Amino acid sequence: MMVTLLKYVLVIVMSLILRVLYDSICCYFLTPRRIKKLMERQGITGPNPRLLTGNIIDISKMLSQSVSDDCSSIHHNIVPRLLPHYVAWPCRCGNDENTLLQHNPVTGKSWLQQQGTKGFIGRGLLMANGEAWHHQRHLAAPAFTRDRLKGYAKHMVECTRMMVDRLRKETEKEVEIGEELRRLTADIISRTEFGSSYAKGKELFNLLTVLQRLCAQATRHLCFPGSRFLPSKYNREIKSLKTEVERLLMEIIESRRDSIENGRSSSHGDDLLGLLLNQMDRNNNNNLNVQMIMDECKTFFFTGHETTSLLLTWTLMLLAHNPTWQDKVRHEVRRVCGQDGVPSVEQLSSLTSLFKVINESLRLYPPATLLPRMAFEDIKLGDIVIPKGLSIWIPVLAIHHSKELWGEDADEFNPERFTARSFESSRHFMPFAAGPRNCIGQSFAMMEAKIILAMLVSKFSFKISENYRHAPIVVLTIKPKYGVQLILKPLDP
Ligand code: HEM
Repeated sequence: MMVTLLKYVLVIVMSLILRVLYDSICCYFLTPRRIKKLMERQGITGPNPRLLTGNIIDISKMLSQSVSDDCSSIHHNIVPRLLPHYVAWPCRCGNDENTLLQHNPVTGKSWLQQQGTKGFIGRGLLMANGEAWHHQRHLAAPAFTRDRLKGYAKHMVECTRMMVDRLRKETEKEVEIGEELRRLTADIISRTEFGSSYAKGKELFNLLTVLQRLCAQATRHLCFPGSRFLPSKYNREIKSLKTEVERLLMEIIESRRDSIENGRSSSHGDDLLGLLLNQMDRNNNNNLNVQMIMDECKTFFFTGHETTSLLLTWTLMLLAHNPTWQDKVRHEVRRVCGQDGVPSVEQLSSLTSLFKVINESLRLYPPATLLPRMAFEDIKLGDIVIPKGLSIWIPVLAIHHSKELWGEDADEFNPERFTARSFESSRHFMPFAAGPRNCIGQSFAMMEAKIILAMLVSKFSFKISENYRHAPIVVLTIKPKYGVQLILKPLDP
């Protein structure tokens, strides 16, 4: 009996190992080879890939060389620095990136990408595909309606006011504004997501930040099917942080449920978490389970604060470096919102110079430099067939800096270019991606950016500190390697 059982277990283990081996061979060898041949037949060639790692090692080498020094001055010609492989291996890609982004659901996130982020955002909206994505997007959409956004504005103003008051006490001292803004946007998303459970939300987000940093190192750890189950130090660290994050989330969810059961409250609340829990109740727990809610909360934190803080950081750097535009925006904010500089939601659309500056900042320093898309079926793009299984990285940064698309001054800071933008060039402006899978938080982010910048610009004049070193790098998003040091001078009143 025992021997039969052992044989049985052995057969299962062996078939599992064979399955993993087969999947790994397909993933790292057979599929890339097949795709390379298909692309070569269409005249699209590239450097020879290495076994298992493809061109990743060559790209890493080029990158570590190109970012090893700081930029010689504050300039925005950053494509050779951040996408050296794109410059070294120019390809015939055409101008169909936007069209590719419209191809949903036949494109989506690849298995490798999902593996890399699973530890910290699980199966949330950002990484979902197909029907699951469609369902999650539908559930999350009510959180971003115009009326909801109006409700979030008060959190944005409140949190910014606290930061402004604190900074006004540090008269003319050097401030690393990137870190200040990271904390501010994390504060804002904690309040909009978790409202009443804000303190626990903050604790949670500190853990998520560490988890995210750890997962960003995933490219240094070769992934193969089943590799996340290996008891390596890296995997163990991720697992223990993930367990702690989910324990805290569960506590918040349970306490809301208790409030309803004890009759202390009639709904789960009107913050993001409350909205998702109310949806779950309406759906009788069928379609939206607790794990999915937890994954969604983690996704919104990840997608909702770092990108916005980077947009703000680069915009302040650009305004500090271009005092004429700084004055212009300050003048506009005071004219539209009064001396206090706190905009109402209704006033935001009148801040047109500020809007142009934000767009120009998103063009020059798009937080998401590359948009990855995997073809789940053969797709025809113009005269090129994108074969099933091909993973395409849409080089947003390179498109935003293309002289062909934006003119000879493509690497210059010129917000005026957004005054009369033609339809053709707007197709190539994609800081929030495009098509059905664009950024669901785009209006949230733009509202937040306008409120924070309007309040900062009206309360301080600022210039770049001599200690600032211009050295953009990409770690998932475009970051200033040593932060952005500004000298803030409080303005009256
Ligand atoms: C300046 C700020 C922001 C930028 C530049 C930005 C950019 C993007 C981009 C490029 C994508 C597409 C990613 C891809 O498909 O690979 C995306 C997706 C997403 N963003 Fe944002 N984002 C910003 C702010 C926000 C905020 C504030 C939130 C939420 C509060 C948010 C939530 C999301 C979510 C959930 C997705 C996934 C959407 C889907 O796949 O259906 N983002 N964002």
